[in-house]
Amino acid sequence: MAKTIAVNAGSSTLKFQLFDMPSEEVIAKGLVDRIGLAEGSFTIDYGDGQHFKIEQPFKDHKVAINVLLKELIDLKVIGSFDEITGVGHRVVAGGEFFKDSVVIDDDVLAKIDELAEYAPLHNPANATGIRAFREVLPNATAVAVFDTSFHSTMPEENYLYSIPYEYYEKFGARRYGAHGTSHRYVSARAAEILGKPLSDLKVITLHLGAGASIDAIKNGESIDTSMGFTPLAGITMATRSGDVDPSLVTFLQQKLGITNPEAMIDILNKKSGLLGISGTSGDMRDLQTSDDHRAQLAIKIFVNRIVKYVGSYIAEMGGVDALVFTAGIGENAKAIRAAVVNAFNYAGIKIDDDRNDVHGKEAIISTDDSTAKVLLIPTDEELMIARDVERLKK
Ligand SMILES: Nc1ncnc2c1ncn2[C@@H]1O[C@H](COP(=O)(O)OP(=O)(O)O)[C@@H](O)[C@H]1O
Ligand SMILES: CC(=O)OP(=O)(O)O
Ligand SMILES: [Mg+2]
Repeated sequence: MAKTIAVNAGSSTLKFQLFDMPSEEVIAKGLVDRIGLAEGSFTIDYGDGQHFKIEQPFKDHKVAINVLLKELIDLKVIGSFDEITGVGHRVVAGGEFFKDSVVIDDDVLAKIDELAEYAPLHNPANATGIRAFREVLPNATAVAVFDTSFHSTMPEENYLYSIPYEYYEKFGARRYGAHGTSHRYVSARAAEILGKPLSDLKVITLHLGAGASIDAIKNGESIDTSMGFTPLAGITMATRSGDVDPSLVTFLQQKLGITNPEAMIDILNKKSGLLGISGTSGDMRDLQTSDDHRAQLAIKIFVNRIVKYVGSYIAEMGGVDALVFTAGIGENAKAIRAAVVNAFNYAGIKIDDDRNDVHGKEAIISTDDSTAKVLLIPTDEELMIARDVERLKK
């Protein structure tokens, strides 16, 4: 049996799925959660409904990967590492170099390291994963699947910033977006569910996780997206600020006596967003169950930023046929979905409260007379990654 493992290193998580390919049967799937925090956990589902969980801190992605590799053998999910012939890695930033997935060699890995400035929370973790798997699976085909690839279709008027043009030419200073593998998967599934070719639809996909982004997809192509040069831009996220006036950054640096610009970016990446506003948590579950004013304010700001992006994409595409919610918040927080959709009641887009009472499974949640369909589609970045490994394997 040829097995392929898809590894998805997020900013604070490591998700993986082990597939039998090409049947796409899931042999095992799991998650290392809260990497870098005081309390972490590792869960894996495998075999005939077997479930394993340990709770311990995971200092970094390297520790997480070592535990994952050890448990695959200890739990007898696999007999030996030789059974795994393909490894697919999510890599967030591919810059202008990688417009498609690619088999990883030393040059590719060096480029992924070099692109760390384009995704400081992610590319280093992605490279750690690649190196750790290379050690134990030296003969497997390793493939990098880039978050940015799907957005390489954006027209230049959307990916360029209004700054001196030569900064784009010299330094690659432009919008790249992220979460492309997720936007690609859920938009394709939406078209299948609606029984129409994606090329005939105007779709807005809302990937609302700890990292969150919104994508406008027209004629089957990503034409605009909320993340920017790095995944710091766009809407409010768990700990990321999303869009701010760049002058505020230098102003605050002076006020706070910060001389190292990276320390300021760190505040915008790790201490801002829902966490920064609420002062208590970046996790939507904590905010929803709190009656503290600032927790509720954080939710209002989150919804407000989403509505602004969705509205601008409707205008940009000249309408919308489908809104698709996905990722941790999009799949599980019905009140957030309702608040976003209700902002578009004026345009005849309407949510059905009974249909919206659903968690983590595919559903059409709009009313029959809604002018656009609203869907919940759980994302499956790992499946897309495994498919790309299969496509690129010799
Ligand atoms: N039942 C739930 N209700 C509201 N929010 C949830 C729920 N479950 C998960 N979330 C949110 O989803 C986030 C994680 O989303 P996920 O897509 O897994 O994140 P990542 O960006 O790390 O890949 C958590 O930070 C939490 O805010
Ligand atoms: C790009 C990004 O923000 O990824 P994640 O949501 O996995 O942190
Ligand atoms: Mg994610």
